[in-house]
Amino acid sequence: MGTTNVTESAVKHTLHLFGHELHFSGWTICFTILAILIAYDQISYQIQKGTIPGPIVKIPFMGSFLDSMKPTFEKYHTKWMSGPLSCVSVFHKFVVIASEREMSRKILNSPNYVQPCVVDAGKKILKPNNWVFLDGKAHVEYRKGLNGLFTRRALANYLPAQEAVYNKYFKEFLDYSKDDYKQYMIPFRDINVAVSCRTFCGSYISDDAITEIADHYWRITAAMELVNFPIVLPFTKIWYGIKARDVVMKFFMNAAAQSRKNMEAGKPITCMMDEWIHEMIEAREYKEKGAAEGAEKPSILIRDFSDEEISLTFLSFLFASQDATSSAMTWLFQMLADNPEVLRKVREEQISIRNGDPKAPITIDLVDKMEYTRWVVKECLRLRPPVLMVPYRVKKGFPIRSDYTIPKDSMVVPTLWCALHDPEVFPEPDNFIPERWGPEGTAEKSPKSWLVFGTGPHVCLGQRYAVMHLIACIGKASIELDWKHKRTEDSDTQMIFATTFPQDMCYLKFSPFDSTKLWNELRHKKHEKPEKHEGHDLQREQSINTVASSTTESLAEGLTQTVTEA
Ligand code: HEM
Repeated sequence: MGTTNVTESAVKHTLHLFGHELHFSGWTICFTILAILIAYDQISYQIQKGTIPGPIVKIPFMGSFLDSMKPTFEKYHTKWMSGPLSCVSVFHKFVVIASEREMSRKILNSPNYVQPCVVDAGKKILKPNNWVFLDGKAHVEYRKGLNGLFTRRALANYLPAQEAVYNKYFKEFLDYSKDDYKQYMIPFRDINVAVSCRTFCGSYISDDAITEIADHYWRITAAMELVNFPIVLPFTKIWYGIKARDVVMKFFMNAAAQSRKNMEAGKPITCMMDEWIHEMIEAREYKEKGAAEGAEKPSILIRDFSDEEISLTFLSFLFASQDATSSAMTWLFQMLADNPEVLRKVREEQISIRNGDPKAPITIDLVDKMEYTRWVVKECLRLRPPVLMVPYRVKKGFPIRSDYTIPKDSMVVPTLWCALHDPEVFPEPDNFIPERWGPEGTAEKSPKSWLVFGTGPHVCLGQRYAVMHLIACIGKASIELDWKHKRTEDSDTQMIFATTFPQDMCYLKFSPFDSTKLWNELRHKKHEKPEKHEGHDLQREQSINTVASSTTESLAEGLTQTVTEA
């Protein structure tokens, strides 16, 4: 039906159609194909978009790619406020963003329709056989085997190693800013690498190895971009990320081998690796000896895991914890410096539960007593949730609302921030009010809004440990260190770097703190107070907006006992 004529100047194509001869140049054909592709791209976007808010038209092919290159909190916020469900399209990827609490919860609790979406670089760096990429039953089964690492008994075993890290890094904090204010975002990242490595590997890893991991780790975060070049070329971000992974894996494999030896020899449990390998040995012995010989049934009958599997799992833990915990710690130190009356209350609690001894070792029972400090940590996580959104992939058409089905293969992104700033649950949601977590507050009455760690089958595995670590660390810091914050116009701007950090990277200046004076003041205050008014006046004064002395009251009661005993 078509013929091609070669002329001196251009290639001409002739189409015979219903007796007519139509002539086209190569350009006309190219433009027509392009126009068809643009129309297809646009129409498919409009069909996927349906009735939900999003750009009225898609920029041909690349969509909102440029916006996604430089994400800012303000841009995200505008998007969330545009509706409970909204959308964008980046290249061929259609993305639905859920902002409302119930929408987010529905997505996170619908494993039949969605699975966590890992950026391309994630699989390359964490390795495709990492457990975090398992889905459905296989994921649930594997995860069950890991639960034992985060029980109260297990967490108690990790505290001494954690405290040793706090001691070392607090000294470094003092030294680092002895002359002037310094940005502490990076030192906070370093202390968290060290705490993770010591918690995971105990003394099976050297200080030098930890420094090497900390030096390399940021390359892993930097490589986790939404879009990367598909082939791993030397000196690209993914290439560096993979190199960093190899460094971490080398140390973890070595630690797993040492831990296995110690546990086989019946030595005490000192870290997560020990805990896991000990459980495996117990399970194996139970299987071999059987219940017949009266062997004690292990809590979980898990299979044997190789040193590589164990190391890959800890790599996934390091990956999941590093940015989120560092973000939380940075905001926590900043917020306490900005709210000295809250810091004072934390100090009062900390010195009182230690009976005036700032060097009393941190135990799990002591952490349980840190009630006010727990409120502070929870409030900080609520106000500045490290993870704003969690991307998921839609496995099949997902009828999320009666009037809208998210198309298969789209990305759906439940937002955690909005639920945590719901004014009905958290009055004055943009203010830092630790008391809202206490008996007088409303926060604990709505557990469904607590989405800091997600929900559903992929809810954060390390949440108990993360909260315990933050409480223990800030509690200890409060009675050993004093710190001031230099506020800049960027201090409250949330910079997006995997999680969020203050845009100015948090200028602090540390100095030693002597808790003796505070302890004496508390004792003195207690003696001065007439017994019969105890509690009532303070309770009356207490309001949700003021960080008044509710804790001082209960602490003072604790003190009565101590003083009487003395
Ligand atoms: C403040 C610190 C942390 C925050 C805010 C945080 C937050 C989160 C969130 C939002 C998720 C996704 C949940 C979902 O999809 O519903 C997650 C998953 C996960 N987190 Fe955390 N996390 C923190 C610390 C940690 C730590 C310290 C560890 C380990 C030691 C850890 C291990 C994990 C793992 C393994 C997953 C994936 C679980 C799965 O897919 O089954 N996280 N975390």
